[in-house]
Amino acid sequence: MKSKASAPGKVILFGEHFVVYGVKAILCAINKRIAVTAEKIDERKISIKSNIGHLELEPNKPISEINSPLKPFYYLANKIIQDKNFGIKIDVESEIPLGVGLGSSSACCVAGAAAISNLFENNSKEEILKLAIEAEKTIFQNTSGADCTVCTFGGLMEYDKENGFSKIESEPNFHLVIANSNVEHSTESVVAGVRKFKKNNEAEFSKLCKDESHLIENVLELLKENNIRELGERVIKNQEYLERIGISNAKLREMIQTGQNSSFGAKITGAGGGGCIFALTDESNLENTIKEFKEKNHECFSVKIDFKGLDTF
Ligand SMILES: Nc1ncnc2c1ncn2[C@@H]1O[C@H](COP(=O)(O)OP(=O)(O)OP(=O)(O)O)[C@@H](O)[C@H]1O
Ligand SMILES: C[C@@](O)(CCO)CC(=O)[O-]
Repeated sequence: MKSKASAPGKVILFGEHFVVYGVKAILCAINKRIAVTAEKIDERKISIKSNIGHLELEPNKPISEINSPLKPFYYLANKIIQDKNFGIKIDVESEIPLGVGLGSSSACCVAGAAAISNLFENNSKEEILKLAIEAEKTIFQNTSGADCTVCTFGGLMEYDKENGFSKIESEPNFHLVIANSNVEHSTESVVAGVRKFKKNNEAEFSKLCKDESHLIENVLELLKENNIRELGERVIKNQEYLERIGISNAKLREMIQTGQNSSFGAKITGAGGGGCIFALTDESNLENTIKEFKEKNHECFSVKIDFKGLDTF
């Protein structure tokens, strides 16, 4: 018996870093997916295969002893088959580059939680989300759950620390061209750098948080109106704030400049220091924006908002 599920990756559109200090952030799911197939097998083992490796282990091993990026899948399979007399084989197929801020880990956990648990009973999206967050905690103890939430429900979402998540019902019609710097970053150390900036520049940081909050309220209105041109101006403004707090570098600035030649605006998405930027476009400037990145030899691809979220087969 087999069960299959897929889940989208995500980008942070606005508000990264400031969200750590209570400002609202806006995220969206993207139409690049991870698909997971789970199958019951007679032998009592957990076998996981993906483009990043292979893991085969007996059930009931303590999760702390597993040193593999496939650990979240082992956690999920082990939880489901605990007292049962069979094993699980898992196959992962991914369209999402790993470790550059596009939510590959959450897409894995959401699709994995659905494919594995649906082998036995059909669970609600809320139940699958709970399981996915548990699995993601095997790699990031401190996850806010924002990424798994947007990967499960799709579309656009706002999040702030005090009020949690809420879906934004608009369906704006833009394309994002994502360019990958291929520079690895540690979210933890970039966030620590911002904390240091804040400590040394309290008044300026407080003003930037106020400006970012104001910008986000404005963005929420523009999303409702599908006003992509003006959204682009807010993208450029948000990037100026990110430059101020020191999470950019020469390579990212060069990519943003390239992205801005044809698009409505470009900015870092996620922690910065490396990872990805996006350029905001519509049908009129999509092809030219891609061409600009390619001419400068930057790896890039275009995405749209994914409104479906978790899909099961
Ligand atoms: N193709 C894949 N096969 C198996 N596991 C994967 C795959 N892609 C991602 N993962 C899981 O996700 C982890 C990468 O998560 P990481 O948070 O570093 O990157 P990300 O989720 O792409 O970025 P971010 O969390 O900043 O959006 C991997 O270590 C692995 O556990
Ligand atoms: C930089 C940050 O805002 C987003 C990282 O993708 C950190 C966080 O919110 O935990």
